[in-house]
Amino acid sequence: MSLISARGLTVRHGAQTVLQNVDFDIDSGEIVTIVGPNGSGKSTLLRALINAAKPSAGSVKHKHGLRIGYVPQKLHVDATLPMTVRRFLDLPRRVSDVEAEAALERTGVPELIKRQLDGLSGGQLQRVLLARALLGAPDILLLDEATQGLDQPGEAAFYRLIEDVRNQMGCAILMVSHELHVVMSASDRVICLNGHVCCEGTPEVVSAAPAYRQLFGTGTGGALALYRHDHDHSHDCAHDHDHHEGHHH
Ligand SMILES: Nc1ncnc2c1ncn2[C@@H]1O[C@H](COP(=O)(O)OP(=O)(O)OP(=O)(O)O)[C@@H](O)[C@H]1O
Repeated sequence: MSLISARGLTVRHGAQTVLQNVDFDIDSGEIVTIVGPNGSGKSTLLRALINAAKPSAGSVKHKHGLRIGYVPQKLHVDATLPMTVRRFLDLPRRVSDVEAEAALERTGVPELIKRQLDGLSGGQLQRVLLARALLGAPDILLLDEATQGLDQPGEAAFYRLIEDVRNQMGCAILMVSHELHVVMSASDRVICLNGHVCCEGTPEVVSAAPAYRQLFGTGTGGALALYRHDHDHSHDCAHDHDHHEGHHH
């Protein structure tokens, strides 16, 4: 069965229906990206899928024993509580030095182990957060706008890292991205959310496009594609689940 499966998922906040009748499945090893405008319910969907937001209707099912790794959008580090990267990796569960080192190695930042958390750059912190999420050997990794605040090369490098992690560890990956123009071509599916599933499909690989080459070079093996989706349309694509053409630039 799917790792996570939702049927008819509806979430209301007071009078506002934030999510309406959403069906969702993700399988082992799949990479799925959720895109959509502000307030379209992306974070709410993620929270509902990990049982952190209560559905008003519909259901969410997890495969038995599912292990979830979560990379938050950002971490609010209390500056009055100094904490090294090594100690942070012990939260919420103590890990051995070997495990801690291996996790940082995997996310490409082994040299940060003794550093203070609040002295890290945005990109370094994301890699530390990812390392921590990987410690529990998750079946699925959820990332909520994990590249916010990174510059474009930093963002591209982070997405390539995510793809490596999937290839090495075999975990499924579910990402929320606010960056409509950049999603992974390695995504098996892109889900476009606007309160409901507006449309979903495979992003086109544009590794041959000049803009792509200029931004990411030719050595990334198609790790990134430029993908743009207009939200100006009426929702006539609601029944067109193969709509994934977008506009390349
Ligand atoms: N706990 C809550 N109480 C009341 N309203 C909420 C709550 N959580 C979310 N909402 C509302 O639900 C809607 C969807 O919010 P959500 O954070 O899921 O959107 P999003 O697509 O992740 O947005 P963004 O791109 O801005 O992060 C918004 O209108 C938000 O104000």
